[in-house]
Amino acid sequence: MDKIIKVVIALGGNALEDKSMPSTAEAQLEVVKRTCEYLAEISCTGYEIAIVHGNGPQVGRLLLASETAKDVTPAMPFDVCGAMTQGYIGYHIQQGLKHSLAKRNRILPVVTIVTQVVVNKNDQAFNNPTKPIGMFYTEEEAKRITDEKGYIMKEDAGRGWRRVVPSPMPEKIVEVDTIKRLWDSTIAIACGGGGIPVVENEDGSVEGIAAVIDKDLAAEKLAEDIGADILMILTEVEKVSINFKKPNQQDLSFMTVKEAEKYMEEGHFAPGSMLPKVMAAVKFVKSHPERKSIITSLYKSRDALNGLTGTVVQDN
Ligand SMILES: Nc1ncnc2c1ncn2[C@@H]1O[C@H](COP(=O)(O)OP(=O)(O)O)[C@@H](O)[C@H]1O
Ligand SMILES: NC(=O)OP(=O)(O)O
Repeated sequence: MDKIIKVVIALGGNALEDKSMPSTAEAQLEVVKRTCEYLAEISCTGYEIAIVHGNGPQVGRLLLASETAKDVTPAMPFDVCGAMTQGYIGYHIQQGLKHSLAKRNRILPVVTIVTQVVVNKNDQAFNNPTKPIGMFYTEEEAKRITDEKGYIMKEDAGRGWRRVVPSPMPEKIVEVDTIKRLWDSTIAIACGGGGIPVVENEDGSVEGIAAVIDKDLAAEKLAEDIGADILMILTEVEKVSINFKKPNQQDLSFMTVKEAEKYMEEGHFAPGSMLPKVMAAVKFVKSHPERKSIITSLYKSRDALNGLTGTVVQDN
């Protein structure tokens, strides 16, 4: 490859967890090690990468664990649980990726940056929670949890019921200069879980707020800030579909910005799952014909970079 291509990779839930395995730290490490084989392959093909991972299941479980244990030890606030997920997921990726790179004789530092992301405290999202976190429940269980704990529960893209929390838009990455400085020499794992949501005070200080930022939208912000060429969103499906799960489902290899906007308006993408991915993909390429967004699965990531599969979004 002649020109170095900068890629920000957003890792979805299946890159960190396998539904057939227990939700333990050990199982996560095993899955992350598999994921890192794909990431190392991309890095070894000459792409410069940064990694943004999700944390929806993990932060939901940590919050629940912390709240359940509150009679024994004080519950951890929301933002602290977000920071904890960045720490332990980043730690696993560091271990896995260093090893996968070393197997390929590529010696490159891999570091996790505990990243704060500024949101607007007046963001409408605080009045309309949409971000699913934690485990899946039946409708009956969800109703009981709402009665007992006061959580807001919603159905998640035909997969079951989950707690939903506010998910404000990412406005500014506090540690962005550090990420830029590291870029040429290091693989940075940044904005994990969308970043720890913080609001800015008048004196310039920041403080945590109860929310979970969408990691695909945070990855988009990072990709813009560092001047990436490609935003690659890795999830469970190889391609984005219209009429998803209907008899006339159509998998898409390419969407222009206009087409994607039309499909969003028509409601083809589920809020809290595919919709923020398409939103992020569109935002990154809109008015930038030289940029590319790709939505595909982890397993097809290399093929998608080679133009063989995935859904590409471009403004042309
Ligand atoms: N129109 C669509 N096309 C493809 N997948 C869709 C669509 N609408 C909803 N989905 C669902 O969204 C999922 C991706 O969202 P999610 O699992 O929340 O993301 P993540 O991989 O980041 O954890 C897909 O696996 C699929 O089940
Ligand atoms: N924070 C976030 O978007 O996490 P998931 O991708 O796991 O939902």
